[in-house]
Amino acid sequence: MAELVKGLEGIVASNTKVSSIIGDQLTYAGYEIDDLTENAKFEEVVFLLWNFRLPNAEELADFRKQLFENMTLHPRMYSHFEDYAADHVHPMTGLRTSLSYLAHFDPRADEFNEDAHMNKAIRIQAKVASLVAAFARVRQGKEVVKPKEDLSYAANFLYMLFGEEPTAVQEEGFNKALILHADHELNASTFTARVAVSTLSDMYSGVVAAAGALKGPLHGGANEQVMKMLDEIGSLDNVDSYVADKIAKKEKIMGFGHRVYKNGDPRAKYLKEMSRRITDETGQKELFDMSVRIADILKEEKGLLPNVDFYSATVYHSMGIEHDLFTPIFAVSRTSGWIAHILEQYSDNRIIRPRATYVGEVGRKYVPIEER
Ligand SMILES: CC(=O)SCCNC(=O)CCNC(=O)[C@H](O)C(C)(C)COP(=O)(O)OP(=O)(O)OC[C@H]1O[C@@H](n2cnc3c(N)ncnc32)[C@H](O)[C@@H]1OP(=O)(O)O
Ligand SMILES: O=C([O-])CC(=O)C(=O)O
Repeated sequence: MAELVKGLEGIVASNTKVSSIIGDQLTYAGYEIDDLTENAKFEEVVFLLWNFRLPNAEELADFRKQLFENMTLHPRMYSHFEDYAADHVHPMTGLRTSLSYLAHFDPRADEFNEDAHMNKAIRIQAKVASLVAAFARVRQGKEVVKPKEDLSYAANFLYMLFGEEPTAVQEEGFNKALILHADHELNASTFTARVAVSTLSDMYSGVVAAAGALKGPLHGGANEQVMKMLDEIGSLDNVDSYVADKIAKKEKIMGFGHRVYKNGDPRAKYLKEMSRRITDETGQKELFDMSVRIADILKEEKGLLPNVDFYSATVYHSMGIEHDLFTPIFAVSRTSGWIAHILEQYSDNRIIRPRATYVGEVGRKYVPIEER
């Protein structure tokens, strides 16, 4: 049997046409992330990831219409958020449950053909934004806000969350953040999605499994932890001693390091620039200065660079988004990538079932309970 590679580092477990990391360059279906981040709308990127080509104007209009028409949730979905709120459920835990609950109201949830897959894909992508925004409002005792047809996906999310249409600058920044988080080759949550549906389980199962994997602080959960760290540090003066202490204790600093990128995450530069701008505009420049100081120390002391989760934290914070919504927002975007990989897995499936090397005891004999 093959040798164990802990964490499957460097192991190729799938072919994909969805996205690639070659060197330190990230592409979605062959388009460089820089090109898409500068020019595209998130909806175009979702279409691209699912179809391996950009939509024309008519296709995009139709795709947006379908997304809009599917954004509203079943009334029972809205009402069950009250239970989450009463129980102080973390929104990522809530999202994992409500993504699963979505399937209860989809009459085609277990239908297995290309048309049904695309129908589910659009339903899930449309509704995931509403799930996060509605939960956030219900727990604050506010009315749920229904989407508007003339708004983009990014603008609609912010509108449903805040109850006010975003400014053009806010919409543009959030659209970029959604694009930057949309897909990332065989990251842990996407791999999880592919494993789940490789049993020919339905798309909801794949997305729920993926959301569970994203929640962890070594993956998507890191963005919330970054803000927690900045809160703990408190001011620029405290950064050096805080980081030195973490390094001395060999504790991880959230938002740094990456399994694949060793020369820096190509998404981080956009988020850093957004963070610089928005913290300045909102009078929170110290948060940006603290972030830069942390990054400088970690580069110098450990050779570690920020990943996508580091500067996104201060971007979302400065937009007035509650910290425990950062990872659910990551999930809203990454749902598009999970679905793209689920569709790809279905199209050329073989159950994913690796081996394990047994390292436990051998030759043991059953002992009756009264003799133990
Ligand atoms: C969207 C995303 O998922 S991006 C990643 C988000 N996660 C985080 O930001 C959490 C912090 N980072 C990490 O835990 C890791 O860097 C991961 C999970 C991203 C990658 O993990 P791996 O590829 O297994 O790297 P690993 O943890 O083995 O790190 C290699 C070395 O760098 C150190 N290291 C890696 N990341 C960090 C960090 N953030 N802080 C301090 N040290 C670190 C490790 O301690 C290890 O040191 P050692 O060789 O002396 O033991
Ligand atoms: O690829 C990874 O391991 C983690 C990551 O950056 C992502 O999922 O965006």
